[in-house]
Amino acid sequence: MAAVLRRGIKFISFGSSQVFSGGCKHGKTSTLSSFSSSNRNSSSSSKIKVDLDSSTGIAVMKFQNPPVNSMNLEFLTEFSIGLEKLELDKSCRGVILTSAQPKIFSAGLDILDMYGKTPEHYEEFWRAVQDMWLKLYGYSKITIAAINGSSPAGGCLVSMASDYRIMADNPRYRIGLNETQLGIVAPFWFKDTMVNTVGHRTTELSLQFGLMYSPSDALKIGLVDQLVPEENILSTATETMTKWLDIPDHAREISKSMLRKPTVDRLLASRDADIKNFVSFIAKDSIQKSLGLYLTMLKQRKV
Ligand SMILES: CCCCC/C=C\CCCC/C=C/C(=O)SCCNC(=O)CCNC(=O)[C@H](O)C(C)(C)COP(=O)(O)OP(=O)(O)OC[C@H]1O[C@@H](n2cnc3c(N)ncnc32)[C@H](O)[C@@H]1OP(=O)(O)O
Repeated sequence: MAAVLRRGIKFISFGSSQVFSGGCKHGKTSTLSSFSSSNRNSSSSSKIKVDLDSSTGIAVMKFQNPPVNSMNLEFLTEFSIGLEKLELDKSCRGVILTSAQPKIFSAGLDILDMYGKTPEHYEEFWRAVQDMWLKLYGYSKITIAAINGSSPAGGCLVSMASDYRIMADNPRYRIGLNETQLGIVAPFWFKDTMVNTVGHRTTELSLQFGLMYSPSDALKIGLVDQLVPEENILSTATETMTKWLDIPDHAREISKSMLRKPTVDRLLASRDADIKNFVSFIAKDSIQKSLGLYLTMLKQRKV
């Protein structure tokens, strides 16, 4: 984690905006020592590009972990740290999450981090997955997922953990929690996030079958809020964010917390048990066999 912090997150200015300082809507100045120029200089291996326009208060986090934005340990750590930095930056009021990879928002958790590794690795990995979700689901600022490609499993979790979901209207894209198709099980907090998004009955069917939805079906069940032509996704997300920014921050934030805190607290109360569960589940021979088969099928393009 410290290594990722040292490497830093890439922040780029655009338009007339200042990066990391000044320009806040409320006239406050924001600077963070961790956004020093030396950090920026050494951010070329960054897996997430962050553009913050402090004149509008809108940040864009663009996933750039080719080929498919799978969320490995490094990506997850960088994601959590990037969110944390923006949350501390008073010039940022909302974050748009999107992908720099064509056709893929995120392929979900990196299966290679759950396959053939040591229990210590599984433990570290799962803690990073928890950290990411805890930060995003309980985030004080506005988050909009601009889902510009397929978004299975962990990618769907990130989308659902955002406040609003806009998906590219491309019938080839899919979104959903497909864990059972891999022979694994979405943990209770993935399930809770889905129940909170689409309701209990839809979640029962989705999780058991590992359903992946087309954009139009995702819209029908409320898994996404809006479909737009692919080329308009970022401009729509920015326009939408502007409407969210009209709401006074404190009132929106308290409302969000009222709705989400009980779900966050459930995991906070059982983090260690959840990690233990994950490690013993994922290390089972039968589960490793399932994941191995799924990886083979992925390589053979049969998934
Ligand atoms: C009872 C208590 C339970 C406790 C908890 C227990 C268990 C924990 C559950 C953990 C929850 C898991 C969440 C997840 O997120 S699991 C990951 C699920 N993801 C997927 O199933 C996505 C699989 N990928 C695809 O469907 C496609 O790759 C695609 C994303 C639609 C992109 O398709 P395409 O553009 O055609 O690319 P390729 O298929 O050719 O893929 C390119 C290379 O990327 C590799 N790849 C793809 N996805 C992943 C991944 N998630 N992790 C690692 N690697 C991935 C793929 O193999 C290709 O590699 P290659 O070029 O070397 O062949």
